[in-house]
Amino acid sequence: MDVKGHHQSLHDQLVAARQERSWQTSPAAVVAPASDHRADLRQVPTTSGQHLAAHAHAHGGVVAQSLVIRNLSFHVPRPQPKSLIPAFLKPKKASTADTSAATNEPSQGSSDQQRLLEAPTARPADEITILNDISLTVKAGQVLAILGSSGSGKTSLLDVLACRSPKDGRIEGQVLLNDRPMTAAAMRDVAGYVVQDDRLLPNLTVHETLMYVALLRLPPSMSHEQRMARVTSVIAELGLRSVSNTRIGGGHIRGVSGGERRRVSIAVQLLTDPYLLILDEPTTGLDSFSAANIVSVLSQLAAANRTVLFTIHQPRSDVFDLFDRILLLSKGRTMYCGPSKHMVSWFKAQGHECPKFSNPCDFSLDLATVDYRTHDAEKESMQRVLSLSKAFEERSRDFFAAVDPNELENWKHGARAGQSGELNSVMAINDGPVLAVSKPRQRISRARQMYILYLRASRNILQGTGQLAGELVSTLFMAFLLGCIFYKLGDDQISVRDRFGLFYIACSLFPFMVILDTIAKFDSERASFYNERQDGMYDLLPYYLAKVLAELPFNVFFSVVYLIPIYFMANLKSDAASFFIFGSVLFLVVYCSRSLAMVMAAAFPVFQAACFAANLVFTLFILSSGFLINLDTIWAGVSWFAHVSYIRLGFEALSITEFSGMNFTCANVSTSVVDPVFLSSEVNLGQNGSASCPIPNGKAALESFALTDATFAQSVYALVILVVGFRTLAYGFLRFVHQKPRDK
Ligand SMILES: Nc1ncnc2c1ncn2[C@@H]1O[C@H](COP(=O)(O)OP(=O)(O)OP(=O)(O)O)[C@@H](O)[C@H]1O
Repeated sequence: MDVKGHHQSLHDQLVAARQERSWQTSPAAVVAPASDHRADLRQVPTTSGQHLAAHAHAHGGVVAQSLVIRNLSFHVPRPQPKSLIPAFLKPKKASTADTSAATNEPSQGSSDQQRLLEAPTARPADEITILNDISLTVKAGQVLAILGSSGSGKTSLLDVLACRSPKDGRIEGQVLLNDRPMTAAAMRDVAGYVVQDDRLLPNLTVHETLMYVALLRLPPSMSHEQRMARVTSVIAELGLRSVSNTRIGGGHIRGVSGGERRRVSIAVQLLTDPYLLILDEPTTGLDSFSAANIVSVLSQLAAANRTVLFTIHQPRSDVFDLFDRILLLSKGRTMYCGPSKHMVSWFKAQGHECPKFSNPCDFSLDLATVDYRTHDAEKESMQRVLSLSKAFEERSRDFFAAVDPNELENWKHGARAGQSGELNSVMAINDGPVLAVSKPRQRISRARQMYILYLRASRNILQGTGQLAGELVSTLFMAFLLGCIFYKLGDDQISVRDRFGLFYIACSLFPFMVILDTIAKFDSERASFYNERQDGMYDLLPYYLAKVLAELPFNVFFSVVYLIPIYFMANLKSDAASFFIFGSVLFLVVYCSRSLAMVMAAAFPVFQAACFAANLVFTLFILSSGFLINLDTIWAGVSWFAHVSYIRLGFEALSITEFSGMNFTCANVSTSVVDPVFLSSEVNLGQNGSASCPIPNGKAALESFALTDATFAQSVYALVILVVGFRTLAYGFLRFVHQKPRDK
């Protein structure tokens, strides 16, 4: 059978199965089907599997599972236009209660529109309403598709459901699971949220990605074999067997296809066997065949007694058949909410008949879209949207009573209940009692989290062969460049200056390069880090320590790669101790730079801002290194930077390591050796120095920079303290700065 044929037969089976399942729309309790895949999981207990069994037992083997949203509204602060005139200079306006409710109100509305837009209760003037009085019911085994044009509030609804809405937003209404108020913790335990963009580590294979998630998220009571069995079964469930050992890829890395990557994102959430699977635009960016395939997979997942909610843009008409229920949104308002099979007749009853051979989704989306192209079109389409939403509010009960008595029960249970007086209290979700909808998810210990995250981070780095090769080539290039420029330094007077120049540039060149590299790497991880933290997959401290530890061997390796060509080509001291000390100091300087970059990456979650801030600080460190400008003459405003300039500290420590115990011949005396820019203003020619031989030994060279052996220990201690300080600061920023990627 060809692929299309296979898809068609799968589709037919699913549609047939969906029709068989239509009994589940009844308000009666949903009984877990005998073929429920969770039966297999009884030997492989999962959080929800355990809960399901416990819940079923408590209810005489019957599992009632429903998600009900009642009169849900979501408001955010109205963005204030920035004004150049200070507030106290502006004339005071008379305070009037602004009762506008819609997010994108028409620029000029008729009085009728204004009346329709008015909220039932006056809202603060400085708020806009993103979701307006949404109610719905969806049960286990059902697929709810949330449709709507761009900006209609689909993602906002999912974010509110998943308790990921902006903190400054205000929520009204109720979300109930099994008739009990949901809380953020309960939602984390029972739901899986697949966000719009795939946030996976690109260098891991599909199997590895799922294996590490299984190790992190599945209960500690499960054995390793049980976890691996769960991974294998999820891979099979999502049809990922053939790409199990293929890298995820992304960016410049070739990996699995877009559709497969989406399925991996779904698989990640499926590992914990959630009751409720929430997906934001799982088909976006896919061709229509792959999109249909994903919806088929979701329909299959729902058939295994899960509740599946997802948003979707323009589904194909055959895909439409796979939806059990539809919520059609426009401007945050309900255009239609109910069984998909009644949507066309609902709109027909409102005077909008779907033309023959038209895709019902396209037709209904057209009805629900506000056309902003011209003023007249906007006015007309806004009027249509508002009257359809009002019609649904007022007439849907009678409509469902006539066409589907079962649906009327759903309607009573959730939809519009607040308005019919069947619901007495409207309660904010976040104020709801903390109620154990499921047993709290057992989490593995922090030490184990750290161990697993360390393994994962190491593997992700090791398998990024392209990035490693790139870093190796650029490091070697820089090292050989410096090695060639400072090739075979002698022991005459000129070589003193060359040595100082080498130590300064060695402390600046590679450390500058690693800043951008470190920020770029963390920026590419930020989305998956943010997402996994939102999922409660691990704590921050284990993640951070694991990242630092996993990167350390590579940081050491590249410092050695940088050191060796420079050291031997420049003909620095040949004893092993000097080589080791020189290498250690150079590593500390480079590591300080990486740590500074991590501070900036954590403090500024926008790549450009982090790079700018890091470059600015690095430039100040260079200027205050004591090499380019005399520290006694530098502007006092930035001179304090010299105390924390790791370039100065590294430059001093490297100079002391190399110059200690050295003697120089008196050949090649140059006035430039005592150039005041090069040496301190009070040039000290050393104990034995003279105009004809100003730097007879290393001690004299060091004295020209006011350096002594005691300075070495101080510099090294200061470098270590800076590393610890920067790393601690970076942790603090990761903890307290919202790491949400800008475009996600
Ligand atoms: N925090 C916020 N502050 C201000 N406006 C917001 C906020 N969140 C959402 N909105 C606005 O609410 C409306 C709905 O946004 P949402 O992202 O939910 O739409 P959507 O239906 O998912 O759109 P798309 O299909 O394009 O992703 C948009 O007009 C958006 O600009």
